Amino acid sequence: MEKAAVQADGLLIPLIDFSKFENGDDGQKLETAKAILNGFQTAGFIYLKNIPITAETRAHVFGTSAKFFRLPLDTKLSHGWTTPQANRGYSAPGREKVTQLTDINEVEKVRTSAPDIKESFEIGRDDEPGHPNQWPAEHGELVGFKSTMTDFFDQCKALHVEVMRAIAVGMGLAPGFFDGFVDVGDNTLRLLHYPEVKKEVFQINPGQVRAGEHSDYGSITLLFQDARGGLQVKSPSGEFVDATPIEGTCVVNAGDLLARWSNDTIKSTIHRVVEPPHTDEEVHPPRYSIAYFCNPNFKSHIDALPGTYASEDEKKYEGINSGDYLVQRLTATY
Ligand SMILES: O=C(O)CCC(=O)C(=O)O
Ligand SMILES: [Fe+2]
Repeated sequence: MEKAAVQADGLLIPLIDFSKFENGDDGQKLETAKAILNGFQTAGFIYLKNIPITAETRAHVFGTSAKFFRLPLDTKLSHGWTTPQANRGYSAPGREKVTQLTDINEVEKVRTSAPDIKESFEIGRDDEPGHPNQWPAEHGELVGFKSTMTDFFDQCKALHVEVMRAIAVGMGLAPGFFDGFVDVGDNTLRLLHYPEVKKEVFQINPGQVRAGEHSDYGSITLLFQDARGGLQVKSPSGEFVDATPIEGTCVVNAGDLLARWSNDTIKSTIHRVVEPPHTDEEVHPPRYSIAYFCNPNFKSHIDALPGTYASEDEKKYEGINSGDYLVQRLTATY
């Protein structure tokens, strides 16, 4: 077993070398698959290193994301997120409210509402009928935006398939068990920007966060974070524990639909993004992250996985259509 990426308050998030699953001998493959499954069953989170997505690709995508967020607000708003069914485009919740704490009434409002200090841009599969992506016009800094993002989307899609293969092997299922459930790529690439923020914002309102606590909805999420920190994962006893960035790794967490699919043998764990740990400055610098939300094909029927129940009455949930489930969850959020 390798060292833990995070270990505190009963939460152990393993750091796993994914190349041993991809390129190792049979023994290494099996051992790695079991470690991955065990991480999802106990913490709901793992860190993967040596994934096929290179550091260069990652740096390029982060740079391109930052260029998007530098566009004028009006331009970004013209690509606004519309409906749960489309789930594509730009969201700027609460940004103005939290950066202009001028009068006492404003402060009071923020105290009670404290919206997340973040903006995001969602990109879906580029060939989903009826739901085009909201690509920004490509001039100036934005030349190449679409190809950068679709390339990255496809690489993440392939990694989803591979991680699901590891889960299948860990569960003693055929390695390709999930292939036909995840081959369409009904996934969402979310670029995230947490703007720079004065420390006092967090002092004025102790409830202020960059992203409120939540679980993710789908199968797994591939989370790429920069070096700033602030991501926290809820431990079994209910404390939030720092999921400190480790260079070159990808944080992977299980979502609610995978938990349901596994008859709750896999955990979808609550997490959030808060004020980053100690800096000497008055202002916290911006934080960028990229979440790739993986889902089973929207047309898939999700029913308790073989081996997760002994008899029908041990199934905790009804079978459900993946797309319906996800739209239901998104409808409740936005
Ligand atoms: O920005 C992060 O590190 C986490 C984002 C997240 O959890 C989400 O968007 O679901
Ligand atoms: Fe999340």
